[in-house]
Amino acid sequence: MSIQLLSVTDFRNFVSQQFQPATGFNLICGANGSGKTSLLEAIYFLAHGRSFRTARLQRMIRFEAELSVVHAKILQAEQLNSVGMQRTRQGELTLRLNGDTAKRLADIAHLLPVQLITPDSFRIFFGGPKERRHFFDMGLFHVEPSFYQHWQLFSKANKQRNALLKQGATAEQFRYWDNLFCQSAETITALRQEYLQQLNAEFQQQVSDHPLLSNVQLQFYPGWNQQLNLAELLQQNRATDVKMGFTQAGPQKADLRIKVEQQPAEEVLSRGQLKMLLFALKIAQSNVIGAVAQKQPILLIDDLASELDADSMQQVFQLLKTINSQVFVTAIEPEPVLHLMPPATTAVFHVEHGTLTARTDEYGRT
Ligand SMILES: Nc1ncnc2c1ncn2[C@@H]1O[C@H](COP(=O)(O)OP(=O)(O)OP(=O)(O)O)[C@@H](O)[C@H]1O
Repeated sequence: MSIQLLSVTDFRNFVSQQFQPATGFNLICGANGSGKTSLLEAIYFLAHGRSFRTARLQRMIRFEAELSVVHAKILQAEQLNSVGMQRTRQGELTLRLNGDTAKRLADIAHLLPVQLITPDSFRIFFGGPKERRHFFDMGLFHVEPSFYQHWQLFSKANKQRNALLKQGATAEQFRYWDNLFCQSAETITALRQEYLQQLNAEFQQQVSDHPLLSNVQLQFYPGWNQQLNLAELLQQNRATDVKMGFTQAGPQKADLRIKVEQQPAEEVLSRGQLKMLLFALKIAQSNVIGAVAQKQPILLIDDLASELDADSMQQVFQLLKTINSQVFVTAIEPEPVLHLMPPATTAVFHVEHGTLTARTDEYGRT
């Protein structure tokens, strides 16, 4: 899948910009503060209705403007879809899909899978289980359409149960929500376990030749000890759950543990090695989504060169060349990224003060 045409209006320092990316690699170059990250943010906003930089979406709206609009034409399986996202200063979000107003963010997110790699993506290693669950479940969201409904059902049960914990409810009052909690927990966990196998198989293939990363193990912790019956565990834990004000066991506590020789990867690998691992994980997930859901996610890579030496850069491009994704890469200078990019379907753009221009490089690529 690919973005054929992108238009960005009043988004960060972009006033009004329209451009046609290449279906393969797009290198976005420019000085600090020129608008490179903002361009990736605009694509991410279009796919998710939110930003990866701020929880306050009004920050994305250009200072002098009242609303931001991002619009794209997306080619998927020979079908051209028109997708739009608008956000006003008052907080109103409007989604457009093929000329109509769309209601659910999930409809657009399904249509436009996006995989993001920024310097903040290291949170997958150094952040808590929530960061890893977010990464993991994003893949599952795309490969298993029923996951989203099961997750919504589970979240409702979890929320209701937590409310009961705070009210000091009776065992009878817990019964209904505990049942729903356990039923959806089992379904979610079965889906996650199945997805882990798919992700792991693809990941191991990606890293099999890499001297260090071939030792990396992906382990899934479902959120409770599966030797124990979850319904019984909820009952046993109720008194401590009440004290803590939330449910301690269940899929809301699941984790994807990333280990090297049984130790957490972030305690063993260097920053450069972790970045390679990050690429391998994201590319493996993209490939699983591409193979199972028949839609290859778009890759947004901010500041690709940071923390990578020449060798690692080359290895990253070996990985990137194996995938069939449209890729947007930002860098301050075209080199050292440019000479590693595959010549076919490559475009180079220069950003200056929120204005994008296509440029021809020394290889004659535009
Ligand atoms: N709401 C806004 N309205 C107008 N300009 C903004 C807004 N928010 C941020 N900016 C400005 O937009 C510019 C682009 O920022 P961006 O983070 O995209 O730059 P960048 O090219 O990625 O820089 P770097 O290489 O330093 O990461 C910055 O100069 C920033 O100050």
